[in-house]
Amino acid sequence: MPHFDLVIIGSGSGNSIRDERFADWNVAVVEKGIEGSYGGTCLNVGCIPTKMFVHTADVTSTPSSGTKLGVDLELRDARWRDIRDRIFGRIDAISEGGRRYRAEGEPTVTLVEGQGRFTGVKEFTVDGADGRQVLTADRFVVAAGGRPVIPDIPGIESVGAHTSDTVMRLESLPPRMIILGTGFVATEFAHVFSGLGVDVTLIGRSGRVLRAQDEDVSARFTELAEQRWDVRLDRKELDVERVDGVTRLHLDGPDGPEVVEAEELLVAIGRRPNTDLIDSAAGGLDTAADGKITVDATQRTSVDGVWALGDVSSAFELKHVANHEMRVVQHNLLHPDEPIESDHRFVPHAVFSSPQIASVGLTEQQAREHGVRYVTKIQDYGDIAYGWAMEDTTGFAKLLADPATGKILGAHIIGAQAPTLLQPLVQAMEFDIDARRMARGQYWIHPAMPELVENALLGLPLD
Ligand SMILES: Cc1cc2nc3c(=O)[nH]c(=O)nc-3n(C[C@H](O)[C@H](O)[C@H](O)COP(=O)(O)OP(=O)(O)OC[C@H]3O[C@@H](n4cnc5c(N)ncnc54)[C@H](O)[C@@H]3O)c2cc1C
Ligand SMILES: NC(=O)c1ccc[n+]([C@@H]2O[C@H](COP(=O)([O-])OP(=O)(O)OC[C@H]3O[C@@H](n4cnc5c(N)ncnc54)[C@H](O)[C@@H]3O)[C@@H](O)[C@H]2O)c1
Repeated sequence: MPHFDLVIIGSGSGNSIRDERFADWNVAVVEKGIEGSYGGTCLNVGCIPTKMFVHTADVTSTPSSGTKLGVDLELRDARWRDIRDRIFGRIDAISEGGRRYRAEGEPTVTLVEGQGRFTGVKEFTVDGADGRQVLTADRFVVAAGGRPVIPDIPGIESVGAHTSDTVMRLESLPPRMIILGTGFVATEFAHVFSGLGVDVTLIGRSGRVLRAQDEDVSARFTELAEQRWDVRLDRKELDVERVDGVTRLHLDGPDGPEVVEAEELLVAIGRRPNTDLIDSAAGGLDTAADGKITVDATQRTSVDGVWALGDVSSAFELKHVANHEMRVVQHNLLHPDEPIESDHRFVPHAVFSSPQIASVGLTEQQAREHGVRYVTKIQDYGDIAYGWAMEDTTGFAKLLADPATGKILGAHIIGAQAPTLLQPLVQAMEFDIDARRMARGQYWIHPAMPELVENALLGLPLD
């Protein structure tokens, strides 16, 4: 193998680093494949397919939301194989096209397929179909992502448990599914599979679903989740077994030991960085207590000339953050004497379950813990005109602001179109527009859903 100008490990956000500005750089991209696919988590097993399934599940809820409006509809069938094959028919083609372009598209780019690991500082050894290849380079970008955590429950390796990597490709829908975890992945898949007719049991260790969200949002989501799914909280897993095609999970809970049963088990208890797979220690890369590669604000690691980005190093496991950090690394590779820093001040996220949740900035519990002075306003969808149209009784927007300046400190929305409604609040925070100016310095289309945000802003009890 020649010595490269740049080696990129990982084809998720790392795949976008090399653009026309790097035309005369000799670049290698290393990718092992996720379930055999090129292009990383978001494209193949993350954001994109999940949201295609979520939208489909949203459509299945039309009959139930129609009833209260006086419209009687009937859901006749959800054709799983057609749903699955439509989604992956699109995604697999994009993934394969991306792989082919990387392999053949540019003469100065080499695609190295196989799993690699550092075998020295700026030396990466890949074992793949072409045998063992040792890559050296002036610069490395580590964009190796993460993977689902498998819990240490006795019997787990013998029950055929699924993770988000595999569950979207099931051959058929099971009648019942146990979902272990109550975070992003668990609640999005609970919505998807229950929307398609599967009986879902959700298992959590704490007393709340989505407990990292603002406390009012998490409390409302938990209340609604309990109406829709069999939610078992404050549980501890004891062991798990597979008997006659049924997975039996033994739990200990507030009422003592119990067993839950289902044809499929989905494990969704968080992700771990792939630092062990790449042997970051052999590459001289420092890692933090959570196993992630340590980077400074310019995405530099502890080794000069080695950058890291995305899930392998970031506190945020979100695609828009991985992409932002990728653009910072791009700039810093091209302009090492004028480095820029990643901006992690106002990172929003959304949970695409039902109802949807979107959030940016401080939660109320964080504001309290940090001793920040704040006021809040909770604005119900039910008290705006579009909420009347939808007959919404559960959604709300919650804002936290500095009482003296009106500066928006946090925004949390639970309900229809929450991510879309949140975006202007992200913009206000990023560009330092205070609550008063945001509310009264512009027109708000009447009677559209963003009036939820307008009324929340106007209702803040500022000094
Ligand atoms: C089910 C699910 C849904 C999600 N939904 C959303 C969402 O709606 N919105 C959002 O913002 N985020 C979402 N995320 C998170 C998002 O997918 C990730 O934050 C993002 O994809 C991380 O990108 P990355 O480039 O850091 O890593 P990845 O995309 O994971 O890329 C890392 C690549 O490195 C490769 N690799 C790793 N180790 C090696 C090795 N040793 N040798 C060779 N190659 C290697 C991997 O195969 C992989 O292709 C979701 C995640 C999941 C799991
Ligand atoms: N819409 C989105 O942006 C989106 C969607 C999916 C995933 N993601 C990203 O992927 C990351 C991983 O998602 P996730 O849902 O796997 O993790 P998560 O951190 O959101 O939730 C995992 C949950 O599982 C719980 N848990 C841990 N061990 C457990 C055990 N043994 N039994 C029961 N519960 C246990 C944790 O306490 C936590 O509440 C997220 O943090 C998010 O950044 C984002």
